[in-house]
Amino acid sequence: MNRTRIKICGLTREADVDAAVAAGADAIGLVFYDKSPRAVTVARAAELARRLPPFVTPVGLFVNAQPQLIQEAVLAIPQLTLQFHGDEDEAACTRWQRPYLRAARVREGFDLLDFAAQFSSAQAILLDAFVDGYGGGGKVFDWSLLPPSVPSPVVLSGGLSAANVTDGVRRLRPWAVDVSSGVEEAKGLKNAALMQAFCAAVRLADAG
Ligand SMILES: O=C(O)c1ccccc1N[C@@H]1O[C@H](COP(=O)(O)O)[C@@H](O)[C@H]1O
Repeated sequence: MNRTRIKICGLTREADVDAAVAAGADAIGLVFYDKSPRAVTVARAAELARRLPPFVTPVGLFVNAQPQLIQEAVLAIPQLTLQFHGDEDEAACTRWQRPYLRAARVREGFDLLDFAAQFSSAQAILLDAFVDGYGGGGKVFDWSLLPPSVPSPVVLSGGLSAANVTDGVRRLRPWAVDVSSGVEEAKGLKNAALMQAFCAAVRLADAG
């Protein structure tokens, strides 16, 4: 059975980290983008990351960040994987010598194969909907814009929730899924029951 990895993004509270881990998250996202309602400081992110058990990965999300901020984050959180969600080129992504995800903002005309070729050093391409403000908008993109067989590995995101993730995983068979808005009770505040339901819906797709 394929086991789709699960990332839950935009955590700001200890209780949400614990609940995400209990629900079965493989990774948690820490947003270092000061225009986001989910933004955390490096010090706060390091506190949250210290709660993680082995084999659950903290992922730092950056949008056109100053190098100084990324430097501080990778120093403070040794196991941090990076997620670039802005207009960063490949050189900006690779200079930290850390595993990274490169987000693509999908809309009409998007060419996944071309994008993946530009970021061949990425661990995975993360597919999000094109929204004003770069991401985390809870918007689903048109999955039919993707090629019938997506090159592995991709992370499916953009407006996912327990209501649609089973269908998304069955249709696209991504390596992983990433959710933020769909498991929140308010911006930046996750809900334990919604995270449980989301993870269960992913496992339902994995089962058949
Ligand atoms: O979470 C944010 O505030 C955010 C800000 C800027 C760029 C990306 C952001 N989040 C990422 O957006 C996608 C989709 O999120 P959603 O489930 O549609 O809310 C996800 O990868 C988040 O990590």
